[in-house]
Amino acid sequence: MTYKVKEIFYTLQGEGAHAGRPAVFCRFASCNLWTGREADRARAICQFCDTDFVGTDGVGGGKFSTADDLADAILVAWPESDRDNRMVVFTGGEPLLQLDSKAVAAVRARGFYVAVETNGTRTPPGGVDWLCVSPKIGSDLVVREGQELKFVYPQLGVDPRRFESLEFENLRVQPMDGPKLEQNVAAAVKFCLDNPRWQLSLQTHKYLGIP
Ligand SMILES: C[S@@+](CC[C@H](N)C(=O)[O-])C[C@H]1O[C@@H](n2cnc3c(N)ncnc32)[C@H](O)[C@@H]1O
Ligand SMILES: Nc1nc2[nH]cc(C(=O)O)c2c(=O)[nH]1
Ligand code: SF4
Ligand SMILES: [Mg+2]
Repeated sequence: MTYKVKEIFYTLQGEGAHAGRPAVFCRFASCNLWTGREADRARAICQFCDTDFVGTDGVGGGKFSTADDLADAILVAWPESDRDNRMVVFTGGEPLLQLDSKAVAAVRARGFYVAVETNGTRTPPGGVDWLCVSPKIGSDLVVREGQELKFVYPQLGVDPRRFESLEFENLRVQPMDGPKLEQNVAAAVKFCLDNPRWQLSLQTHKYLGIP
């Protein structure tokens, strides 16, 4: 298995329940809901993506031919030798097109708490500590349990409460970034105030100007 990785970088988790926590981000190349090319955006299933996940040319990116090679590259990005507090976030692109149990085991063996950001269309391998699922309307959601459900809001008029019957420990709405951000933030705030099971997730890294 060769893992194709766009970039590996160290920053604060910007979103969701772990916002503010230092973590190494491993961004896998490719997604099943968009090619990543602007020319294809309008006919993609997921049209609002804020991320460049094409290729392997980013900081720390590349092709890793074994799980140990990938895990070593993630470990190199961690700033200290102390094993405490290590956290990796596998994202993308869609990480579950590539992340397998060998890669999860390899980072766990290096002391990492393992988080995943996924669109929920593929079944995750075992050993993931924090599974954050962000459903995309128009795709088939197969992951129906996890630690966090983070719904980008609004999406095609769909009521996020449709996900309340699934087995997620935390429910979040995250305003859709783009030309209507301000309006979307206001709508997400109102949604949380009206539905107290739901909390607001902001993309704090964008406000802070960090990766
Ligand atoms: C780039 S995606 C990669 C992981 C995975 N493919 C997914 O969609 O969950 C990382 C996170 O950013 C969110 N996201 C992407 N574009 C966004 C936007 N324009 N506004 C707010 N959140 C966005 C996604 O829903 C997901 O929670
Ligand atoms: N700081 C920071 N936090 C994030 N949380 C999820 C991200 C992602 O792109 O998956 C992300 C990201 O790109 N940067
Ligand atoms: S599913 Fe995730 S990576 Fe794929 S296009 Fe949508 S937000 Fe981007
Ligand atoms: Mg991001």
